[in-house]
Amino acid sequence: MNGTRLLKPQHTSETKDVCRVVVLGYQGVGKTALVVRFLTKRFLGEYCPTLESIYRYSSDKSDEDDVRMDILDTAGHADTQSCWNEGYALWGDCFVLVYSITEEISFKEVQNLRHLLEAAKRQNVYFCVLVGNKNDLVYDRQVTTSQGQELADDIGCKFYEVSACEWNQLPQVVDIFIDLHATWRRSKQARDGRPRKSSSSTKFRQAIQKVISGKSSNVKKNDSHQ
Ligand SMILES: Nc1nc2c(ncn2[C@@H]2O[C@H](COP(=O)(O)OP(=O)(O)OP(=O)(O)O)[C@@H](O)[C@H]2O)c(=O)[nH]1
Repeated sequence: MNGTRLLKPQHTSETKDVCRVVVLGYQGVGKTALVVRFLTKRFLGEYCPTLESIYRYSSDKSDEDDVRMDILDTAGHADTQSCWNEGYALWGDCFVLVYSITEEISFKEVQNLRHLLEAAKRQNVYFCVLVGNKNDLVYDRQVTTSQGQELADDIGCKFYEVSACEWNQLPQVVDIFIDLHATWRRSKQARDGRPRKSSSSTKFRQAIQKVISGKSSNVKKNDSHQ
């Protein structure tokens, strides 16, 4: 794998409550911008092309409904075969498939990635969301909202159209990751036979508000090139 060595493909007891999220998509669609927006609330404008980085996100320890995620920001390439690695499918519990609404080729790319992911996961449980980024650039739009929604319906996943660079869309960017985590946790609790806490959705909304107001995140980057 380019750059990052995913040392723990299987969850261990120490990582079993950490949701592993892989962010995939064509080069330059804004994968890093979305991850950085979620983690730091900021949009930096220019990012070095990603090799690969894993970020650890954990909500405030005082939250009973704590949210812990390892987010792998993958390197985008111009062709699917060179950006895909089966290690992603083995490592990840959840997948964020990102395209840019201004690049049709990036939309085709998520369709290829979706098939590679399905083939690699086979019968294993996983969760994904489809994200059309850069919706601030509507005048350069090449992929319609309904095309995005149709693909998401076909995959059977949630669809978001967002802009990583628009501050007022931060709640939607946060939702991408928090909703994915909530779905993963519900499924995990069902598989583990644990009953869901009755108040968890309320607490979840409160956690999101804290994330948005910047009071609860605790982010650690594990650089892939150490
Ligand atoms: N207008 C606009 N530009 C964006 C948005 N998101 C990212 N960009 C820009 O798009 C370029 C690529 O963003 P990145 O976040 O590096 O994209 P990436 O998918 O991580 O790129 P690779 O790591 O090379 O695969 C940068 O110049 C960003 O500033 C957005 O929502 N709107």
